[in-house]
Amino acid sequence: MSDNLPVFRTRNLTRSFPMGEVEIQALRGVDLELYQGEFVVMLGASGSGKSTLLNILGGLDSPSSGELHYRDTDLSHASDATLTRFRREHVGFVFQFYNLIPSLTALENIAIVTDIASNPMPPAEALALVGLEGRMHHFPSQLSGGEQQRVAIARAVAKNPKVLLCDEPTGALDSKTGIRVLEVLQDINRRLGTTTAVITHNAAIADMADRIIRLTDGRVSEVRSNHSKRSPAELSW
Ligand SMILES: Nc1ncnc2c1ncn2[C@@H]1O[C@H](COP(=O)(O)OP(=O)(O)OP(=O)(O)O)[C@@H](O)[C@H]1O
Repeated sequence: MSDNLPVFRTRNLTRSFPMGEVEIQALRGVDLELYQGEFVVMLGASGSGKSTLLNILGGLDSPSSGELHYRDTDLSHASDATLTRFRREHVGFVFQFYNLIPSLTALENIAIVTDIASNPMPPAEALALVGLEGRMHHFPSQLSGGEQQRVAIARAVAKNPKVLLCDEPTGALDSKTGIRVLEVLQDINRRLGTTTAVITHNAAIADMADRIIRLTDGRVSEVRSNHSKRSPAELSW
């Protein structure tokens, strides 16, 4: 739950991509706060700027102009080295495709992250968090899609990040498996207090969020607190 400390704050954030003669304006002035411990769902049409925003919040990309603060740190003009350190220390990412290394077991996929983290949990503990303690020595090809995504979530949270940023985490999964993955994300959010932002095309998922943020044409068009939260098990699509 939110305790009203902003973790991220953006002001008039823009991102444009030069493409030959033209510039694509992916973000056109985003003003946004994300609060400590909250679970936010980001909705918006294809091309509205969701991934661009998430990538900037997570330090994978930089804004063209505007302000970006992570707690007391001004990341608006951060160097690549600063962003790399920021990501390593504070941010876990989960993507639609799990990006596990095929030649490593579930446990080893997590260990490559925890080996370089400053305050990690043991890889086996991370797998237990996502309910996969029985699959530690399986290779990705021996796991279902939902299980692979749970390994990817375990990998993202094993370094004890303050923030978990998820871009279409259920996009490649059937609804039953997607709901299981959402349960894991919610459980981690509650147990560890990890500020969690989830991008989705699936409006049903918004029902489990503390707040829903909608992007339209590179701007925040709606921010809504959800007063009748549902558990993932109650969602259907
Ligand atoms: N690296 C890039 N180079 C050029 N244009 C880009 C780049 N990344 C994003 N864009 C453009 O910026 C706009 C916003 O893209 P973005 O991926 O953020 O949207 P999105 O809301 O996440 O879309 P989707 O739901 O389809 O994933 C799009 O018009 C996209 O084509």
